[in-house]
Amino acid sequence: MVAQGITGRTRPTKVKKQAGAQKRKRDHVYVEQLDDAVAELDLKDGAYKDFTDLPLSGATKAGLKAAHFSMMTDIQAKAIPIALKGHDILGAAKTGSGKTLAFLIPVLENLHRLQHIGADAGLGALIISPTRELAIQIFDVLRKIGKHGHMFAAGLVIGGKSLEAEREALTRMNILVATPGRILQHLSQTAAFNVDDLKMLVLDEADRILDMGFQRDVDAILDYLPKERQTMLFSATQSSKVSDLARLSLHEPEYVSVHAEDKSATPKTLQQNYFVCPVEEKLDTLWSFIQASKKKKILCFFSSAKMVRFVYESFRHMQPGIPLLHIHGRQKQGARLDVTTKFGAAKASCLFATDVAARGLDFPAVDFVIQVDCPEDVDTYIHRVGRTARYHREGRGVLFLAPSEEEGMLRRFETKKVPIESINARQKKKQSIKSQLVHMCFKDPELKYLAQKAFVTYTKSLYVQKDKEIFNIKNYDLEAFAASLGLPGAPKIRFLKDDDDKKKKQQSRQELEVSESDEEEAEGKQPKTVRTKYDRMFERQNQNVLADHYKKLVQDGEAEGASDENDFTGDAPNAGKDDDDFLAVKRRIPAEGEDADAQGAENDDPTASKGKVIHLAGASQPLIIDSNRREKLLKSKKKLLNFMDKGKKLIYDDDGNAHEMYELEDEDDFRAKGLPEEQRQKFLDAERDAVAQVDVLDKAAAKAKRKEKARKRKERERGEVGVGSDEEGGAEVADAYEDALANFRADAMLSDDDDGDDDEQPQKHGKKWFQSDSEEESAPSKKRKKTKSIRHVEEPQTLEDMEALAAGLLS
Ligand SMILES: Nc1ncnc2c1ncn2[C@@H]1O[C@H](COP(=O)(O)OP(=O)(O)OP(=O)(O)O)[C@@H](O)[C@H]1O
Repeated sequence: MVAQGITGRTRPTKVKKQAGAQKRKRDHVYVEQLDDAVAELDLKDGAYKDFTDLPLSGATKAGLKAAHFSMMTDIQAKAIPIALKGHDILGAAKTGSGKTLAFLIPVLENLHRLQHIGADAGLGALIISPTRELAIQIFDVLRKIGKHGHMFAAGLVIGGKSLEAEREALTRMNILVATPGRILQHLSQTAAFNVDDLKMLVLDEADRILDMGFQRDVDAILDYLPKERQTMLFSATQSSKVSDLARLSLHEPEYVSVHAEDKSATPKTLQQNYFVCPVEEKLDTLWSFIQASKKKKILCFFSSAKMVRFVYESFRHMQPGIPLLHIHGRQKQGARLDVTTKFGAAKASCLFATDVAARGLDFPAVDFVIQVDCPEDVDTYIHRVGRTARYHREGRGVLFLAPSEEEGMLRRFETKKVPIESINARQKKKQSIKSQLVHMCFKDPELKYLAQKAFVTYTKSLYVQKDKEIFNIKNYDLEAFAASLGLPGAPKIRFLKDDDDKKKKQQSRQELEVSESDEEEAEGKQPKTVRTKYDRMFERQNQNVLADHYKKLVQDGEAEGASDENDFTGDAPNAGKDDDDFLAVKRRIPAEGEDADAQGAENDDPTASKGKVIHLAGASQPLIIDSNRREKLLKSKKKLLNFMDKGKKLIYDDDGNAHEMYELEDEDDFRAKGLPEEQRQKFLDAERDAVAQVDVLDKAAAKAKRKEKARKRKERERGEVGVGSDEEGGAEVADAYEDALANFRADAMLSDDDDGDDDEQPQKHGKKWFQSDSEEESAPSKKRKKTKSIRHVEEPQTLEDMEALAAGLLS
């Protein structure tokens, strides 16, 4: 947790005490005056324009002045006076319109007027943000405007550090900025963390926090908080449902929606375009776009972390001439923070991101937001595109739409007042990177694996989209998409296969029903579906089972009144006649306590039956079918394997006789050889000697090879060796290979005392094009040193590095 006293001045103790008492008196008078002024606030629209027009504490005014905030934005002018008066607020305003200050100023001021200060006061305000990055940003703004005279202790609780370390500081905090998961963890586990006196709760990006993903956390958090409090919700897209508001116990909330009457839901300074692009052409288009915008600051959104990583790794390898960065939720916190800082400070850079960067983040001067994968809905689109054109600045958004997504998305944009126009790409400038990607995937299995993952996650993201009118997986050419990632074919996708299987099953069931009912009308008509031998077999058996079962029910019912037991365990005499099948019904289940084998003779006795017993080829035990569920089991080959014997590994002696791999020695023979511990020791000594002998030989061989090689090198140097024939060359290669092997072996066995020369060490690891994120973060510096020679593996560390790298690549 980052904790901070917002101010801290030191004076000698005695003077300090007196000054403190005087100050408290002054503050008291001052706070009363502020209270009066707040009570007098005019809530009419446009009553106040400047921060100095509001009854704010000197500390807040000083903070705003130092940060160069003077004129209020619309949402600030409207929301701050209402919030100062203590009302609950539902605030909605366009992206980049200054919502952060709209809730931070009331937080500081209201707690100040309540004199909710110091460790004893406990937590006064809790600000919840959906992402860590946004929480950090809010905390930064709070610090910026709060450090000029306020005495609050403020902290940031976003995880990534030990709970223990946060615990103690947490209990002294007056204001906390937190992510839902982490604060809930403290609420439930940190006993001394007292929130009983909480005065204010703020949910930034409220629509996200209240949606399904955070629902459980937020509900649990609310359970800990006092009901009597001021609650404020802010978002760029107001979509909170009534039920959400009930959960939050809002008290007569004021709806502050400053841009509701505007023609557009997005900033006026934002130019928005879409580009119709089949999925298989997306990467070509993106690459071409980046090539034409090397001096710009670009933020590209994708639907999954795997897509982000694949595009980042592959584009990086192709050296685009602009520093590339990537961010997604699977990175460690440190890496994410590093990326946001670098991108924030960069003049020209391209950041590939998932929606983790879609909300609230305030990167200065982003030129382009490219939405490469279509957002799930218009709200997500608005949040993403809102990373540019912030606070009256200009910016451009480009959305890639697959042809099948165009119509539906445009309709939704119209409803939500998003002005967006179509554009075309300049075909002349378009470059194809397909063959490069194919080549790279071929050369590097890791990249290929990433491409496969990217393909699967993208496909899955389409498949799970809620808006099926826009996203129908059948409308995408997945084979072509896979090829565009450099893959030789579309990877098999389990969920699609499962879906097909389900459909097939449903279809077969329906057809079965149809064929059953049709039978009476048109006998002999065969169903048209493609069926396997096993499908046919099981259906036939099932029909028999059902038919016989039914027959027996009727017989039993007629004969003795069908008992429950017979209903579910009875079997028919002819049920096991189908001997051609590999699953053949041989006997009925034995009665309790009876030997199954002994029942064989009673095979045909219907009254002895309790179920159906089948013998599987390869299984030592008979399988008892006494329920429908078990019967279904038989349809799964995988599950059937559970009933099969595992098999034994056999070895053959010189006479061709099979033996089990491990056979137990005769016990008497074993005992005759001595005590077990002595035998074990003897065995270990013998093995150790054998290894030592081989070791000596290996070392000698390695040394001889090295000598031989050194001799050849010297000969070459002296020019005594002429141009070798192919054969000689081949021999040298073989030598080198042997040499490497010898060294490798010696390496493995000798470890520390290896005296081989380093420059002849074989390279154990193949050339790596990239490292995974975890590797990047956890690799010790020693490792880094080793890979230093592979220039393109290294991440630029600072903006200067990135610019230098970009310049290098450009030249
Ligand atoms: N009164 C102001 N004067 C000048 N700049 C301001 C003012 N208020 C906010 N800003 C600046 O505007 C930018 C956007 O502000 P902020 O991040 O609060 O927007 P937001 O409405 O929360 O956006 P989003 O919906 O994307 O989260 C910031 O860079 C901030 O410093």
